[in-house]
Amino acid sequence: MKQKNYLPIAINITGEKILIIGGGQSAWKKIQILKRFDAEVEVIALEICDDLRKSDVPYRIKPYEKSDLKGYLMFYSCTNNPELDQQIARDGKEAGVLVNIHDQPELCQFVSPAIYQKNHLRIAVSSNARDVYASIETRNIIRNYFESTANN
Ligand SMILES: C[C@@]1(CC(=O)O)C2=NC(=C\c3[nH]c(c(CCC(=O)O)c3CC(=O)O)Cc3[nH]c(c(CC(=O)O)c3CCC(=O)O)/C=C3\N/C(=C\2)[C@@H](CCC(=O)O)[C@]3(C)CC(=O)O)/[C@H]1CCC(=O)O
Ligand SMILES: NC(=O)c1ccc[n+]([C@@H]2O[C@H](COP(=O)([O-])OP(=O)(O)OC[C@H]3O[C@@H](n4cnc5c(N)ncnc54)[C@H](O)[C@@H]3O)[C@@H](O)[C@H]2O)c1
Repeated sequence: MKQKNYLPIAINITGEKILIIGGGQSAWKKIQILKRFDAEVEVIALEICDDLRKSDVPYRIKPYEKSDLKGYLMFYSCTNNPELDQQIARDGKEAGVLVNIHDQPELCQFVSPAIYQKNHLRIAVSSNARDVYASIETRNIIRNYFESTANN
């Protein structure tokens, strides 16, 4: 298959419904990032981690079904179950909902960059899903640059 090429774009998610499938630590980390951008995040999972239970994020305890995808702009699958993830990726494409499968770029329709945000400025670093550690390291260099006393 031809190598994937991800277009870096900025999507408004304020007030948009985003579904997270899975309620473990991977889901929790994604939710932290999405909440910074005012998305209406909802979760479905068989079990929920303590951080999520204590938060104000709405969740439903139930097994995933394809019909769960209806009405969402996009979703993140964080089930830690490769077979289920493959099914969910197929379902998402069929349903026309944008798919992100945790740590499995080969199944993703979109991937998330490492972000530095200062006021209206947003700097997003991506490696085309090839080297997430390089993205994080580059973002950290940028953050250090902006937040060093010399640049304030
Ligand atoms: C930037 C960030 C944004 C976000 O998640 O929103 C993000 N990953 C973050 C953190 C993180 N990811 C991983 C760890 C290690 C600990 C852990 O395993 O938990 C940590 C650190 C942590 O969790 O603290 C491991 C990892 N991640 C992926 C793979 C699979 C692979 O690379 O094949 C592996 C296993 C690699 C291996 O070791 O083999 C895949 C993806 N990760 C991406 C994004 C996309 C590519 C971005 C790009 O184009 O470069 C992509 C393709 C899919 C996606 O969009 O999710 C966020 C930083 C948040 C922040 O600091 O602000
Ligand atoms: N400490 C950290 O920052 C961190 C980050 C990521 C992962 N981890 C560790 O890595 C491991 C994996 O974490 P994880 O969050 O990726 O996975 P997890 O196994 O903890 O969570 C998977 C989630 O998917 C749900 N799920 C599974 N099948 C489902 C189905 N059919 N329908 C609906 N929901 C379903 C589960 O109920 C659960 O909520 C864990 O041990 C975790 O502690 C740690």
